[in-house]
Amino acid sequence: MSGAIANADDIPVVLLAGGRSSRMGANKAFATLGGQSLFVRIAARIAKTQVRPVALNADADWPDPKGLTLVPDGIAGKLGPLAGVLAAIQYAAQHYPQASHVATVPIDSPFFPDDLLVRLAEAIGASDEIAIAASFNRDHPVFGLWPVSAAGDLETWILTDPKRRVRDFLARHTVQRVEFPAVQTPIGPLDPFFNVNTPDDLIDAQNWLAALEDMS
Ligand SMILES: Nc1nc2c(ncn2[C@@H]2O[C@H](COP(=O)(O)OP(=O)(O)OP(=O)(O)O)[C@@H](O)[C@H]2O)c(=O)[nH]1
Ligand SMILES: [Mg+2]
Repeated sequence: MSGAIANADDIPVVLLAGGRSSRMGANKAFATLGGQSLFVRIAARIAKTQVRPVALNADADWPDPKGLTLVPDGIAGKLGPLAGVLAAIQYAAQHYPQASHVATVPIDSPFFPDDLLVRLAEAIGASDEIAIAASFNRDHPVFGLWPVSAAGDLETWILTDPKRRVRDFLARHTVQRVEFPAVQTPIGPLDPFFNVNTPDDLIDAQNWLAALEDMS
């Protein structure tokens, strides 16, 4: 690997589940896909393909974090995904002092690529750079590698920026965008970052899962 991260296996991974699931109407982490909750499915997918997730960013009353350390937002008010990223960075800074970066993976995207972390890590050229995933030319910043050194800037920005648009925060930093290809399936090209936001998305996810299983 040529970049600043020697080994992607050393990156702590934090699952993001601190949102409101307002479009789903119930906590989508517990929505069932192929007989598994999205939460369990995504934790298992990371463990199979890369490293084990170490922490779960979610509300403090989460019923069963399945062995992961529960890391609630440090800033109250559900101020958006970057509040979860900040919690992930602060957790990594405290518990993984050797790590320059922490990875975040949302619990609502069941088909993310096997080589996600390796490719994000390869893209990092310096310890203060951010890497985010993209597909179909769209950014998916919740799939990111975040420099621990950005904690202070991120906290100040969350507390002071009136709009808190993720792209505005990214514009303050050097960001490597890593484009991932569509997955070809019998029912068409699947966006690897397809995410489940609504009950209809869950039905679509079941169809994509069936198509992927047909191929294997
Ligand atoms: N910690 C934290 N995570 C968040 C917050 N808002 C969204 N997220 C996470 O960011 C990711 C993408 O967010 P969305 O897909 O919009 O999920 P959501 O906010 O739960 O769903 P909606 O309420 O329907 O928008 C998910 O993993 C969420 O758990 C927040 O305020 N705090
Ligand atoms: Mg989503």
